[in-house]
Amino acid sequence: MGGAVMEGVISKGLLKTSEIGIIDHNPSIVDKWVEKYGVRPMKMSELGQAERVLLALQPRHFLQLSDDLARPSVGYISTMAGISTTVLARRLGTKRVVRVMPNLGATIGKSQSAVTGTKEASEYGDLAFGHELFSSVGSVYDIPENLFNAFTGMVGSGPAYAAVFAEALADGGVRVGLPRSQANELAAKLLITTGELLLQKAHPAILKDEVASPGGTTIAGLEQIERYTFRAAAIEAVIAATKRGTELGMDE
Ligand SMILES: NC(=O)C1=CN([C@@H]2O[C@H](COP(=O)(O)OP(=O)(O)OC[C@H]3O[C@@H](n4cnc5c(N)ncnc54)[C@H](O)[C@@H]3O)[C@@H](O)[C@H]2O)C=CC1
Ligand SMILES: O=C(O)[C@@H]1CCC=N1
Repeated sequence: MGGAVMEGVISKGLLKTSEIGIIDHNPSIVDKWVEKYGVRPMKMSELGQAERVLLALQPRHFLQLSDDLARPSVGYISTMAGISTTVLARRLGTKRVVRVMPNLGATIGKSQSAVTGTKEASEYGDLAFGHELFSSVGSVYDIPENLFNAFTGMVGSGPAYAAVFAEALADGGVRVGLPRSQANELAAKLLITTGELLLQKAHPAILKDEVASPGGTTIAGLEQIERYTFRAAAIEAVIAATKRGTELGMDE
């Protein structure tokens, strides 16, 4: 996620490559970005030189490492699932904290990202900068913090649910005789087309009704979708992921 945001920022000209430093404990990741963009590899001891730090490590690693990351003069922007601004501020020793929840769309400039921050983050320009950072990789939504885990459970994790649906559709296609390579491509393309159509409709049910001819093929398929409780599975997936976000953010 950190690499995706860096690429967005560079491609949109928000920062010069000379203004960006990176830290990753995996040297091959550092080498990759240094080679590709000429950004500066940094040490943890140099963190205090930064004006702002994007934290894109796993929540459990953050909870182990936060003492090493804390610098009172720095503004922090976190993409970590579950970690609230309260926990960020306490662990990092500053109230200049912004919480963001992007999704994998960031890697192609099409993320839907939730953003929130503290009063201090707003005063110091960190919140505005967070907006700019994530606008460089897609759309930004101001979401109150009490809905962040919900946003994460639906939108942050959502591409994985859609991918499972695409895979299942393709499996269905193969089951009725389509070649695998075509079935996979068709599943992806029909999700894109359906997404574009859905943005023009007031409600998804309108699109569903337009496709389903009386006594036709679609209603026969939809009957099975209802029989196998597809909707309940999708709802329960979002609930479970939201709950998991809360668990990831538990700090003592
Ligand atoms: N993958 C996704 O679709 C999304 C991820 N996120 C959040 O973004 C964060 C990053 O996610 P990913 O990029 O998928 O994870 P990732 O595991 O690919 O990247 C984390 C990076 O942190 C580095 N790292 C781990 N321990 C470190 C340490 N001690 N010092 C320095 N670097 C260290 C790893 O080498 C790795 O490059 C997570 O907190 C996740 O909750 C948020 C939204 C979507
Ligand atoms: O699975 C995760 O925990 C992260 C957060 C949202 C998407 N990936």
